[in-house]
Amino acid sequence: MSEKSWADRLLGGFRKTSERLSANLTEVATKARLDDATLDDVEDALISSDLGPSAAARIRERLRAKRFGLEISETELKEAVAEEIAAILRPVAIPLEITAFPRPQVILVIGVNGSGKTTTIAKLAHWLVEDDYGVLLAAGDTFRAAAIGQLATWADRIGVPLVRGPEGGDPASIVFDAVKQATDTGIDALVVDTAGRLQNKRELMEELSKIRRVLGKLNPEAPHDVLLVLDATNGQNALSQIETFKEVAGVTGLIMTKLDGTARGGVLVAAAEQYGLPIHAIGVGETIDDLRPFDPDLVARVIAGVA
Ligand SMILES: Nc1nc2c(ncn2[C@@H]2O[C@H](COP(=O)(O)OP(=O)(O)OP(=O)(O)O)[C@@H](O)[C@H]2O)c(=O)[nH]1
Repeated sequence: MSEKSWADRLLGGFRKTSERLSANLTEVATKARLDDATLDDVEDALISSDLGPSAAARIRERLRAKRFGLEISETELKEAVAEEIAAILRPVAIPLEITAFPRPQVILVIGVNGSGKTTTIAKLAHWLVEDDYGVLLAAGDTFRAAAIGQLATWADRIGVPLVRGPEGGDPASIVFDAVKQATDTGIDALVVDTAGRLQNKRELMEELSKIRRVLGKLNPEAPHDVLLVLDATNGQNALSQIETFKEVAGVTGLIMTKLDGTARGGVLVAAAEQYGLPIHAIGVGETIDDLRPFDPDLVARVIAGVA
């Protein structure tokens, strides 16, 4: 896909988020000088656009340090906010790289049911295939037959093999078989779906620890990545999921999905500020092409309404 069409898609996807912050800042920008009252309003606008209190306070301080007492137009204010958002996003905009040696790179994908986990796995697999990597999928979410079926449909569509077991089967044994198959057939990336039963933390933790133990026996480096898929429409709840999954699963990176269906895309900035975890990709739609690494400067401008 050309950069242009991705940028367009991103703009379209973030439209609701962009409109929200932009409208909030437009309201604030009626006063010409950047004084403390205006800064308070900017901070409130950022908080009510889901950027979180910590990012909002940081952006306020940076604006104050650079522009206090100066005249500032609406566009200049939005440009300045975009620059500060970019400063928060840049350090975490880290693409997922396939570097494991020996192969395969084992990528565990975790997240609550409905977060877009299965679709994201398909999008990720498609993206890796496009980059000429050999990909194998493992249906480690054996809790629901539908999850296995859904992943199988995606695997067929993308043209990648899938290791699956019966509903209720042992995810660790599926992962074991998958690593062996990936090693024997020279696969670069093994992407593992897992069950997202956050309501039963202990069971989930046991299941993930067992998968880790089995993986560790085959390759002490595995899993190389533990990617948490988050649904941006959950707003601040997405942040508490990071907290819980960090504790349960040792998250190495995030993928934020459904940024197209929500005005709450500012939560991406809150997640970056609060957790500093790499954000490998963002999902802005339901089609297979709708997952890409993100350009922090472009995303910041889109969020602030100046792209
Ligand atoms: N608009 C939009 N929808 C998405 C995106 N990613 C996933 N979805 C949709 O979200 C719904 C849930 O996605 P799944 O991939 O089934 O989610 P899951 O987390 O695997 O959920 P379970 O299959 O219930 O475990 C589906 O209808 C997807 O098409 C996205 O980036 N944007």
